[in-house]
Amino acid sequence: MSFLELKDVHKAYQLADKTKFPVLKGINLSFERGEFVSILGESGGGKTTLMNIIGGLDHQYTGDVLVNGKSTRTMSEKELDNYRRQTIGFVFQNFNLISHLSILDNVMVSLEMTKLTHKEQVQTATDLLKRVGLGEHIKKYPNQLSGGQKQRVAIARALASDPDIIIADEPTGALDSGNSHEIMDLLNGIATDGKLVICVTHSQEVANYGTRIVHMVDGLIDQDQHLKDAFPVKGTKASTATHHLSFRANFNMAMKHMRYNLKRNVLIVFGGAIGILSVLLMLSLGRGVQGYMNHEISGQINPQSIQVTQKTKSTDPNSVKMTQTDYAKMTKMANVSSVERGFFAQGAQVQYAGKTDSISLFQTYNKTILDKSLSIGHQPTGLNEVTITKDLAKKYDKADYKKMVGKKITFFVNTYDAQKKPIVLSRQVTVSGITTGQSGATISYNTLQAMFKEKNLTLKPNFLTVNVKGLTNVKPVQDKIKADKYQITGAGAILDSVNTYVKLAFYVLAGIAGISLLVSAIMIIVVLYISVSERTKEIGILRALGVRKTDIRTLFFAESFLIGLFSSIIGVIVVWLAQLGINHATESFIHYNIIQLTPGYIAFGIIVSVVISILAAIAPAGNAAKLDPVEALSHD
Ligand SMILES: Nc1ncnc2c1ncn2[C@@H]1O[C@H](COP(=O)(O)OP(=O)(O)OP(=O)(O)O)[C@@H](O)[C@H]1O
Repeated sequence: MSFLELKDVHKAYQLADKTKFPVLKGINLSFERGEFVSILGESGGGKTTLMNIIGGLDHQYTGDVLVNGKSTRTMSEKELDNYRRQTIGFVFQNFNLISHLSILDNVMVSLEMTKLTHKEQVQTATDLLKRVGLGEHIKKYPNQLSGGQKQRVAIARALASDPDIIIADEPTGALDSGNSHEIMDLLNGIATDGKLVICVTHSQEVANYGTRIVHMVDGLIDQDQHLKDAFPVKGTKASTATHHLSFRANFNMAMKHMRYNLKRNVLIVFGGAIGILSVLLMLSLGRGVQGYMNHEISGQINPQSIQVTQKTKSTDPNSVKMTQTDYAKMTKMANVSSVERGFFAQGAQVQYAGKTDSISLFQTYNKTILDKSLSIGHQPTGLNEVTITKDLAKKYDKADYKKMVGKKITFFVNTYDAQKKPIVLSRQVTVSGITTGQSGATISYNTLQAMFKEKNLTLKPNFLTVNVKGLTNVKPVQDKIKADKYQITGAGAILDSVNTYVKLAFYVLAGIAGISLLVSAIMIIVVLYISVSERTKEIGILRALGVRKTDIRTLFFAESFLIGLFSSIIGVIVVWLAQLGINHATESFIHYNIIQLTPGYIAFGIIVSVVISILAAIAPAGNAAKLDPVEALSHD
């Protein structure tokens, strides 16, 4: 049993018109380790096709290739990957080095799939590069080397996983004669070590280096000439154990590729960042504006007091009544500390020093009204007390409106008597305080009650103020009240609708920002597709080195993940800087931080960006993995 046997290998390429183009027409050959076999033949004779079959890159053929008695025909894709990694080392005419990796890293790609430790891998790669005379160049990139040097790197890479077979497809085809001799000497040295070296050439001079020349013509072997004995095999070599390219190695390679194309990738990352930063900015601004509105509104009212009234379509406050039953219901509600009766109406008049003025709206004092709303004085809690607005006070005392505090004014309320006839109630009241608001007057409930009583009328409250124990209970109590078919009025109700409108507005804006996120995702898809087509050859090289389809997919996913991650980091930094600048400005005129970037938003931004990038990579990465290694290698 020979080490490598080819049994009746036939290969025909299928052309576009479905006709078959036969290339190999029945190859039968046997090779042993220690042989340096030159495959000589005219151009187009099928030499490369045969090497691709031996190397496990092409399995669309008939016949069989046996290595150590084991058929490669029946090998699964995984076994073929392993075969290329472990048994085969390729050296190509045009070197096929990966341009964005240093020459050390080019050799390391193969070594990263061995079970050596990272330190041992670096040491082995360095030793191999020294062996081919490139010890001083390990940090260089392929474009910084001469042709002969590049081919020596390719030889070092082919030797990295210590394979049994080295396939060199016209290794000197792109070299001058001086370099050709050096390369052939190196290959000869490899055969001397007991490996099987198969070297394709159409130069008789190059072929003469071998221990044997196999001549091919028109898809058949027409001559098999033994020049000298095969080199002795040094012991029975146990192949270096290999594994697939690790996730870490894939990641490192993606990082190196990004670094190599730094300018382009920085632009891509910035493009991606625009999408994520607009979403983050909208969310943070939304939160800030909502917070500001709530802050402003809550500044005017007591958040722990809720104004409740009956649900009605009527605009006339007199048509609404809150009964004793309503009062009892509210009082019994959980977490309610007290319930106050209240009355509000449109239209009242005040008279001072002979001057009468209309008030558009008045209400009885309750705990929803904060002391903050007072410019001077105190709330109308006592009998015969009223607060009026600053504007009204200024009408009565132009020089110093504050002097109106303590002054007696006449307060008129329009209502109906028992026979539904309009009636005016009036009373002398004292101005207890002046409010900063634009309209309205506030009078104590018992004063209004007394005014009604004077005319033998009963004051029926048209709203109740429910005071809640603790801020956290406000929302549940509000919900319970709403569920009981009452409605919440006053500033508390405004707060709810403001929040709804603000949320709505920001959902719309976040939606628009989402579109820019979509544009970023499309950009990433396009960039990755371009990257796949640009890197077709690299994919072919990696596949020839035994890198699995899955690893190729992972490589593109890793790159996309990095784009997503870096984009989101830049997005977060930009929003954070914008937050600093904008908040500094808004702090000085509205005393509020209008941009509120929270850790939750940051996490959301990073996750969304990474997930979108990974989703964007699905199709391009799949395409890359699907590439046929032989076609990818012949890609220009
Ligand atoms: N993918 C393909 N589809 C169709 N025909 C192909 C394909 N690849 C190669 N061929 C044809 O198969 C024949 C053998 O090609 P191959 O590359 O194996 O020849 P070769 O002996 O290595 O030639 P050279 O010395 O010029 O490299 C050629 O006629 C070529 O046109």
